Amino acid sequence: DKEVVKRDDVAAVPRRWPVACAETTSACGGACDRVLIDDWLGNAEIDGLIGIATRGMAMAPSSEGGPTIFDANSGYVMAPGARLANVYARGEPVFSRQELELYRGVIRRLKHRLEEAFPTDRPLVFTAPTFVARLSGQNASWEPKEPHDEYWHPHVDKQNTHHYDYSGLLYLSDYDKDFEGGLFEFFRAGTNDTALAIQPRRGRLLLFAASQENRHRVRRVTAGLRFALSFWFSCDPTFEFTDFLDGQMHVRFREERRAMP
Ligand SMILES: O=C(O)CCC(=O)C(=O)O
Ligand SMILES: [Fe+2]
Repeated sequence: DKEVVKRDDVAAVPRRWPVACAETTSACGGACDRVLIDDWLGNAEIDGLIGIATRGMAMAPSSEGGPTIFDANSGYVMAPGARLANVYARGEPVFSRQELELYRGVIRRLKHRLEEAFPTDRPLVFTAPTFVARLSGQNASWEPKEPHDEYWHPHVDKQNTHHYDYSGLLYLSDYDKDFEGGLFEFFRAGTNDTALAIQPRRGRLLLFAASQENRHRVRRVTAGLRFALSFWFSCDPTFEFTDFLDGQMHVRFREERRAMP
């Protein structure tokens, strides 16, 4: 039978679902469990992150609906029906020092929290991309035109991106309040039966091994807006992502573009 963690089912201590690693999974020598932590981030910081994402996304507006992804570090905004845009292309800073400090601070604390939940043999590095995803159900007639836009299919994070070892999701919106649909589900190994479903809640943090044990999906959002911060860790140091967020991203973007053939 499946277990459902409801939006308002808040636990004072982290919840942990043990999952045995498959023989072929390394998980950096750590566990393949699922961990859920409530009230990990407060309202002011959540609003700050949504503000950063919303401003970035507004620089590549799409009238269509569906998923919009914004990576504050690289500046890229991806949305169906919109050209790939970069918020730093104007050559001007987009975020204030306080905003960058907020984002950077959250990212650093996320790493510490994951390391605490998943002790590993090899050190973990933060890896790219990391982004805020906004799933919109506001345009009911929107249908995906590219496979990439169909965000609700079951998947294994590590199968899409090989160097991912751990996955994390920080929910910034409330299920059945800010949006409808958008339930997160883990499947029972080798089946399409849901083992564990999680209703997103503001400040709720979900951490799990990125490998096959944790095949999952998010259900289609049918109304409102659903925001989540997504991030991944690797124990392959060659994929380390140095989080710049130093206020000079627009300068680097310009220099990189100039260097292009
Ligand atoms: O937003 C979610 O709940 C899940 C997103 C996801 O599975 C992913 O980005 O790989
Ligand atoms: Fe995923």
